[in-house]
Amino acid sequence: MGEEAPEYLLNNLELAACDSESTGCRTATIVGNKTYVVEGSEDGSKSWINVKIFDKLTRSWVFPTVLGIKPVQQKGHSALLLKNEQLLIVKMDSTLDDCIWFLEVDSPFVKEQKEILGTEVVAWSKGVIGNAPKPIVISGPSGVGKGTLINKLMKEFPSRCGFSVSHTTRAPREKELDGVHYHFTERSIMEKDIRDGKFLEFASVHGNLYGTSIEAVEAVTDSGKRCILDIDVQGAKSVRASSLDAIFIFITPPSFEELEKRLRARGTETEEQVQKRLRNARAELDEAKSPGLFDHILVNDDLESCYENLKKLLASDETADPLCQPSVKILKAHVSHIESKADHKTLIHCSASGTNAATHSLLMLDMSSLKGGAPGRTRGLDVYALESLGDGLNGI
Ligand SMILES: Nc1nc2c(ncn2[C@@H]2O[C@H](COP(=O)(O)OP(=O)(O)O)[C@@H](O)[C@H]2O)c(=O)[nH]1
Ligand SMILES: Nc1ncnc2c1ncn2[C@@H]1O[C@H](COP(=O)(O)OP(=O)(O)O)[C@@H](O)[C@H]1O
Repeated sequence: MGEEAPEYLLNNLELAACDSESTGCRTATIVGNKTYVVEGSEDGSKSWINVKIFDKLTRSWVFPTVLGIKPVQQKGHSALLLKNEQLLIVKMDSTLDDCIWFLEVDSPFVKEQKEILGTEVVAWSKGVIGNAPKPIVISGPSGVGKGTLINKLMKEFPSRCGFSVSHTTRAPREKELDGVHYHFTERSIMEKDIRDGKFLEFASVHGNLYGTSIEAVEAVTDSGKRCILDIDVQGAKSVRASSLDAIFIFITPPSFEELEKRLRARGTETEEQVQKRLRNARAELDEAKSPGLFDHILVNDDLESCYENLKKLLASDETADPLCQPSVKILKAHVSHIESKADHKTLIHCSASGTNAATHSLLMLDMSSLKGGAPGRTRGLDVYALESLGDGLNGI
């Protein structure tokens, strides 16, 4: 289980049945009755790492549904099976921020997607060094003041908070900008992107489609900022069920009358839309009471005191998850071999050049604190240098 398929086996695997040309290094990893072949292939001007599966029982190739953002192929890669659930893929000749990837082949997320889609499924998740602070999911009925509170946060902490820009099929309001407030999109395009697994969650709200793309969240968290999501209660439920480890906050109005007053005073909706939003608000206020859904409920009566309470909640989590730096800085790694050791340690044999001009020949990946995973990034990786061919690594 888990060993690389010998070359003779690969040659006999009816490789001819596959029409993709291999441009880079190819690995084959056996998981049960399936051999996962991971290889580079041209797709327009770019070269991606693609996946196909040889099914030993039917002796045929299966081209799985591939979820997540695919890695760009460099000069090849090495693969290692972890817990029969995922392949650790270390790309050659890559910078550290793009070198470590996970291909989930039988993780809980992939199992669930296989059931939903009724096909063979694999899912990519990029490995990220360290931890960004937990994302914040903010929900609440239309007109309660979510946007106002989030705007205040973004203004006061532009370098620490980033907004997850959702996609929606609703028309832009007068002052809304495409790509800033929302990605305004056509329903057919959004539906296709949902089918292609590009969304962390989506929901039909007040008659329009809204959704958070995986890319929207990752763009913010990769920059080390805390990601703020403004999504409805159905979306919050989906995120709760996903691998995204977030803090869930529900904003509630001091009274229903006040909510109605704010919604009308905003003047962005027609009377019919206001009525629809008010009807939905009652259901949302009820649903927010579902046990285990929201971590905190904040009443937005006086704006300034609600904002202060929101900041206190965020500050209380900040020390729990500081942004950690890797133990080594690597500019490029040329991987020759990876192997698993006890205690969640993985050794990467490589030549790697670092910022201090030293050359590391053996790196160790500590994966004991991995978090997340498909459909998002895999966070919490740490990398140590074990051996040095140059100088500058004393004390590691
Ligand atoms: N599930 C989900 N809901 C979203 C998303 N983006 C916005 N929403 C929710 O959609 C609802 C309507 O948003 P919008 O049209 O901007 O109106 P507003 O809430 O009255 O400002 C709000 O409850 C938002 O929280 C998203 O990506 N996913
Ligand atoms: N605490 C508050 N007191 C009075 N008005 C508020 C308060 N918070 C927000 N508002 C106003 O209520 C309206 C709706 O707020 P908004 O942030 O657009 O809500 P949401 O994003 O939840 O739909 C806006 O006109 C905003 O200025």
